[in-house]
Amino acid sequence: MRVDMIGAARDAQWNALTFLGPGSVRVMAPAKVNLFLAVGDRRADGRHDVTTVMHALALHDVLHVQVRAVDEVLAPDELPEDGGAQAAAPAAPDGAAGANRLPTEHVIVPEPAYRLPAHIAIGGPARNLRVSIDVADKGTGDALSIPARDNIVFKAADVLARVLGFEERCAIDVRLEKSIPHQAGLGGGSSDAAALLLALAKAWSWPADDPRLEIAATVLGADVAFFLHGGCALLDGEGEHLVRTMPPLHQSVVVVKPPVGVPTGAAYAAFDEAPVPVDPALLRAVEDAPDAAAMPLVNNLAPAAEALVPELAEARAWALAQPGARDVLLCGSGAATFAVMDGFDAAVRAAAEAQRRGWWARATTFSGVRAALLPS
Ligand SMILES: C[C@@](CO)(OP(=O)(O)O)[C@H](O)COP(=O)(O)OP(=O)(O)OC[C@H]1O[C@@H](n2ccc(N)nc2=O)[C@H](O)[C@@H]1O
Ligand SMILES: Nc1ncnc2c1ncn2[C@@H]1O[C@H](COP(=O)(O)OP(=O)(O)O)[C@@H](O)[C@H]1O
Repeated sequence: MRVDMIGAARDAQWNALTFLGPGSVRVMAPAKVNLFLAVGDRRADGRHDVTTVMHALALHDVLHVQVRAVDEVLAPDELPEDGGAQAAAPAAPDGAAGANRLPTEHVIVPEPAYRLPAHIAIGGPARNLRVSIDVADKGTGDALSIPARDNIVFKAADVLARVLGFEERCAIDVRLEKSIPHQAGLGGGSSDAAALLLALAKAWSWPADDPRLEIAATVLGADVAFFLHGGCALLDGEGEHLVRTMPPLHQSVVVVKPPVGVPTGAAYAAFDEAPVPVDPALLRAVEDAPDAAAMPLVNNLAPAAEALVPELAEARAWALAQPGARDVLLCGSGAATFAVMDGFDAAVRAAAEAQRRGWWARATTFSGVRAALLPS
């Protein structure tokens, strides 16, 4: 078994007491699967309309968040040497807020080159937020190792402060416990972002149903708004517009992921090379379906993702062959695959079998949860 020495050292340093007391919250960020994903033609702006039915899973990340008012966001030795004249624009990662999404009033101005370690980033409309992110890997098989400024959790703080016009100086410390693998199509980053929005709304005393949270979610990415509602929902637009919710399903699910990833942008680009139209009659049936119980499992992005990463077809065939597997589908743009199982025991057995193959795998269930504050 591979031992994650760096992770173990970080865990040993973690002081849970930091996240107790006033200004501290714990938030859960569930994963999702798309029961139905119909990607439309490429639009003039290069993006795609999407009709989808998303369903939350019990599988989730946990964020410990502490928010403190501070006198100064930066210590004197962290100030930029040139006072910020030499601005370096932060890169927008795949899956985080892309510049094309940002309404002009929220455009992120280039950041000066602060003398900061990678786990700290500065944001907010008046560069008034100091965000520190400590990522703890909880067995995802591929630890998320990105600087804080590329983490969508930081983007969520930055965008929410801009949308609210929040200019008070604040330090936001986040311990992000990742159980959801990234580049899996499970929406982990998007869910973390929704969870952080809720944590900040609580800390800044804004109601969790303030419409500006939804605006910030939509700015951050198409999947983020879903996690504010959770459960099971039909969405359209780019997948950010909630059409209606449906009662959650109660089945067991196994989710498996070979040690590969699919960048969402690459899956969409491959789709454009060989688009797979969805039958309009099927689309209408899904739009009219009273609940998700009889929803056909469809994902027209799957052939594109499988063309990019051949292991995905192998995972699909493997999952279908597992005892108790009813139906199998690629999660969003991949690289995870889920199977609806006949009971939790069958899901556990399939997960154990997948792990023996060296894949990440979890037995879980569909769930009615959403990104939500946990009791402290
Ligand atoms: C495929 C889905 C299905 O739920 O999720 P995941 O599988 O990634 O979780 C979503 O459509 C993921 O939407 P979202 O999370 O907003 O995608 P982003 O990371 O913003 O997009 C990355 C890139 O994919 C392409 N893209 C994305 C969404 C869309 N409706 N049309 C596109 O063409 C664009 O090239 C974009 O630059
Ligand atoms: N908090 C985060 N969790 C996971 N990925 C993140 C996060 N912040 C930024 N990212 C980046 O965003 C990308 C997409 O997020 P991810 O959770 O992998 O979505 P999905 O698997 O649904 O496509 C990741 O590959 C990673 O580079």
